[in-house]
Amino acid sequence: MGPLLELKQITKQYPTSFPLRGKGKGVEALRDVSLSIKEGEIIGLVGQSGSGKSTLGEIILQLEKPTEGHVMFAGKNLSTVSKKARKQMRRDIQMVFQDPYETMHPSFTVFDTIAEPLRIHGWRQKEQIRKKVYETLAQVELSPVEDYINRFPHELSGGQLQRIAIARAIVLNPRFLVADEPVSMLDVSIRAGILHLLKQLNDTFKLTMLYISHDLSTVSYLCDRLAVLYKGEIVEIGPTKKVLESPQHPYTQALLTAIPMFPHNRSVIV
Ligand SMILES: Nc1ncnc2c1ncn2[C@@H]1O[C@H](COP(=O)(O)OP(=O)(O)OP(=O)(O)O)[C@@H](O)[C@H]1O
Repeated sequence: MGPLLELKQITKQYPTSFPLRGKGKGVEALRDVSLSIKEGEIIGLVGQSGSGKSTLGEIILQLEKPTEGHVMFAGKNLSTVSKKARKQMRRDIQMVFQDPYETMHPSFTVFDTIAEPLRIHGWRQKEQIRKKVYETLAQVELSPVEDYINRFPHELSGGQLQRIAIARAIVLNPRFLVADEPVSMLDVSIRAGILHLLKQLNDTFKLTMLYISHDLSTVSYLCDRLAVLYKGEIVEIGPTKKVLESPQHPYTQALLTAIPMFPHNRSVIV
């Protein structure tokens, strides 16, 4: 079986509003990035601020178009598929962001938030929607469900909100999840619970993930493989343990030494 998702020689340039002497070609956020992700795999993407991590996630989610190259999902080219197939892919590839509060509608209850994707994708029967929302809330381990279902975002903690965001992302049974710094805004004490949940979803549903982070300790807990992005290019990729224990590229080595607590304190963080 081929890979579930493949990035093929992706380059992304953003236009700049101030081209230097009229010759500027913009910001090159990604250059010639190729990456292949197997079904069921969790791949970590690390790199410093501005290295292109979010851009890569946005291209997978079809929020941004690559300037060159293309994305293959389940054997189909995202840029040339039919409208119908693209809609299916939007269902199959979901996302979780850093700040759950920002992505929630403030006047939506938990129920409305999780039911919204179902309604958008044509679910009409109230009882079916209710059943699916309750089932999904149980999957993200918010129980008893009745305690949460009618609450508004401002009545929930950061960790609870992130669980709701994950519930909203998995309610349509996607095959691929882009998680962009999903725990970095949360209190250290609740990060482990969210990471454990992501791992569990991966185990139970074979949910494939791209986990974007600058925090190597969470990556080492969660990811099977690790890709290191530096100035828009993947400079190193391999099994997480191998990359962390014997980094080959000078940038990966620098990244590791910049974290004084690693690896001794790993268990404290995750
Ligand atoms: N919409 C945009 N328009 C113009 N330039 C952009 C846009 N989005 C990102 N960039 C630029 O592209 C480069 C890569 O940004 P990106 O956000 O992908 O990096 P990142 O690794 O996710 O950073 P961070 O960790 O800070 O989120 C940066 O130089 C950034 O300024």
